[in-house]
Amino acid sequence: MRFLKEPPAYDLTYNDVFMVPGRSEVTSRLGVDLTSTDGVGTPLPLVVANMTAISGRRMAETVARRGGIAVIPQDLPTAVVAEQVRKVKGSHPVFDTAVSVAPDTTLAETLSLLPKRNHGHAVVIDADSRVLGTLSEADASGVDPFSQARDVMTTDLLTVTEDTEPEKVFEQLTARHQELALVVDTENVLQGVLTRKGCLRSTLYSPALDPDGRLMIAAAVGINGDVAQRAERLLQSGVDVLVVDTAHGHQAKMLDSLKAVAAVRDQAQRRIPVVAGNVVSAGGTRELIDAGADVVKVGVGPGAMCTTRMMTGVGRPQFSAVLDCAETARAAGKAIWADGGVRYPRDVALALAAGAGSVMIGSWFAGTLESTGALKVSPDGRRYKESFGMASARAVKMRTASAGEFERARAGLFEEGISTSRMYLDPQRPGVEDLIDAIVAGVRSSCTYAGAGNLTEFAERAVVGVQSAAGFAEGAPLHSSW
Ligand SMILES: NC(=O)C1=CN([C@@H]2O[C@H](COP(=O)(O)OP(=O)(O)OC[C@H]3O[C@@H](n4cnc5c(N)ncnc54)[C@H](OP(=O)(O)O)[C@@H]3O)[C@@H](O)[C@H]2O)C=CC1
Ligand SMILES: Nc1nc2c(ncn2[C@@H]2O[C@H](COP(=O)(O)O)[C@@H](O)[C@H]2O)c(=O)[nH]1
Repeated sequence: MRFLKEPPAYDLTYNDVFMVPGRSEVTSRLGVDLTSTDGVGTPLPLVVANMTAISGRRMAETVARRGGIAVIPQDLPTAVVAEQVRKVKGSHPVFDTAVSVAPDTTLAETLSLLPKRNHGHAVVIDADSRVLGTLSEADASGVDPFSQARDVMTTDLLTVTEDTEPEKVFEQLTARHQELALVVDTENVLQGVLTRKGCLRSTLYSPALDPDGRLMIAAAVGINGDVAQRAERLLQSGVDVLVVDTAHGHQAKMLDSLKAVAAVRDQAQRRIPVVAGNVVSAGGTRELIDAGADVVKVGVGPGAMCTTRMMTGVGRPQFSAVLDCAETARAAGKAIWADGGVRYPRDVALALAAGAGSVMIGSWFAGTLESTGALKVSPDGRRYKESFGMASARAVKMRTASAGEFERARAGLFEEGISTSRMYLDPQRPGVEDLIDAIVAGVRSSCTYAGAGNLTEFAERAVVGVQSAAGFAEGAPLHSSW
């Protein structure tokens, strides 16, 4: 990346910068390869932040199917993480997981399960997982909620086998004016579901797979407690990436923890990248790499749930932090993840232009059907999920659950995050895949504007200018006249 003019003497964040188009030989946005350059090698450079209100098994499975990876938070017991890993690894890498119910399930219960997945259908199956019918909100209109699924379900179904081309499934669904195809084996046993959008996506994305062809998942380790033991247990449960994470990554306790985790990683039978953070300086990046990090997580204070900068005055505008740390990591043959502050697809593109190997997103993904929180509805009818920061009093209280009341209360005084926020679902884009579609469309397009066929070329060729607040505002679309 180079600056259009002399870079300013002060640090910059995403809103401060823009990219200038350059001559391009890349003829189609579909020709751009978005494989991450972080050495983890996911087909998509997107990571879901290790936040309790966001990253769980549904998020992990859905994002990995589209080529990214989710990090399960450090606050969950290893037995719970192991169960999540088992479920993600058992999920189909292409077909969406069905919400399935038994024929005698009540309509009310079935409806309560529908928001768990973006496809909006439940599949009614018998005791041997054979398909009997489907049920959506449309089928339930005006029906007694105590009715049983078998009496309400639709039986006019499109069933396809695993080897049916997605394009064919799309055409058949379109011809039948249906939204959902059921993928079954020769015994009519349910394997998964495919929506029309899912058919399109399966031709646009590749899943993030481990060497055994199963979906990938990462898990976080904090710096307190028996760090090595947690890392060992996480590896035993099958996680593919370990993330050592604390607010101030450039501290002695972090370096010791990282060395302990790296030692566990070195004993593993397979290659396990270790990610560590958070830092925002070249010095911090170097020390984490020296202590065993393959990838350094960059960002102090840009997160949407974060009060660190207001509480402490500490942090660094994220674009400059990413640029500086990425240069340092690259010189050492390593990479960084840009963590936090992403609110638009442009921010992902700018982080990648600044040299990030992948981009970590938290709060934006909180407002999706796949995040861990319960779906709620505001008095004005808008759907939302509750989110909170991992350094908020709420998170600290959960993390210190085994400590005495005095210690817990005292720890809660050191909060650096918001305990409650409402993340509204975009009615047009309620699922995390809908947001990924927008991000990927934006980033592919950014690459072609820069004449880049992949992310290495993008980080080399991008030309970045500095803009005023008016320059940023000029780029915002106007949905009504002024
Ligand atoms: N990216 C960011 O800007 C930030 C991210 N977070 C996220 O919140 C989560 C919780 O992190 P964390 O608060 O580190 O909790 P941890 O449970 O990981 O504990 C942090 C440990 O480091 C010590 N410590 C020393 N200095 C600091 C400091 N300035 N801030 C925090 N701890 C410090 C703490 O001791 P003692 O409590 O005795 O001081 C404690 O033992 C993580 O996921 C982290 O990424 C949190 C804040 C900022
Ligand atoms: N200072 C704090 N930072 C936090 C907290 N919880 C999470 N985080 C950081 O934010 C990113 C995600 O950023 P987002 O803008 O996408 O939401 C996450 O990965 C952490 O590094 C917190 O309580 N305080």
